[in-house]
Amino acid sequence: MSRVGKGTVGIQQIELPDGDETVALAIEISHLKKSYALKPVLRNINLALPRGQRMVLLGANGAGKTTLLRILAGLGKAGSGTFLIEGLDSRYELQEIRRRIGFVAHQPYLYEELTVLENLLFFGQLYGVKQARERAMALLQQVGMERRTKDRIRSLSRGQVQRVAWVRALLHSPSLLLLDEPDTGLDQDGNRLVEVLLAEHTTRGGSILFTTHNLERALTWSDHIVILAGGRVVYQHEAASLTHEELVQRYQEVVT
Ligand SMILES: Nc1ncnc2c1ncn2[C@@H]1O[C@H](COP(=O)(O)OP(=O)(O)OP(=O)(O)O)[C@@H](O)[C@H]1O
Repeated sequence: MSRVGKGTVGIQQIELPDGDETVALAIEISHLKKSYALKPVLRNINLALPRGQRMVLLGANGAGKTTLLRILAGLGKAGSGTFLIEGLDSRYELQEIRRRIGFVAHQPYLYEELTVLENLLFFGQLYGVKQARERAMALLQQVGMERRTKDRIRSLSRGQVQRVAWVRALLHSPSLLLLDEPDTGLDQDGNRLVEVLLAEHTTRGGSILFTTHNLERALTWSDHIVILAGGRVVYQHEAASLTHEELVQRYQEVVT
């Protein structure tokens, strides 16, 4: 896709939702726990992500990364503990929290039988997006999918669906992006595109929590590295002061 970095006209001007500027943290998680049946999956998670910054969650399969993202997105319930999103308490303000979040997950959350544009207009209406068609078209152009507006989701490749899922997640101008393996299923251009989208989001003051299994991308795409193992935070470090070799070594030490 040669369109990376182009087609952003009309997107940059969209303001993020007003927030209380005095709230310094995008995410504040305190003593969060979650079990499935009797099996603990998240054990006493405490994490803070400053606004405007990016944090990556690393960890082996089953470490609890997706479970944590789903809880933060309001799609799953914590067993105990609390979290605040931009100062909003999840126990009382989940609706407003959902409005501020854009979630790119393993599932695209798109209707297979609807076309690309029908899906986006539906979500635009759901979120009360103004000029949803124009915004959807500008975003589709940015991800290189503007020629596929009339195609049904079921006729697209996995990587193309992922690109439309990105548009769905960005449509309502969320201030916090939660991205579960946003690099999975994308080709090299797709990953360059993700890099551009991440940079644009934080340039506008937005914050990002994402997961990946690629340690190199973890380092270059984030400000804060967090490793989960067995549902616990076992390692935290600033990305800027870590080399790739050091991260590989730390990862092997704490995960294996
Ligand atoms: N709906 C569910 N019911 C029962 N157990 C679940 C459910 N969802 C997740 N789990 C379990 O919770 C644990 C954590 O899963 P999770 O998907 O959060 O891991 P992950 O770190 O995202 O893994 P991956 O890297 O494979 O995506 C796993 O042991 C998984 O089997």
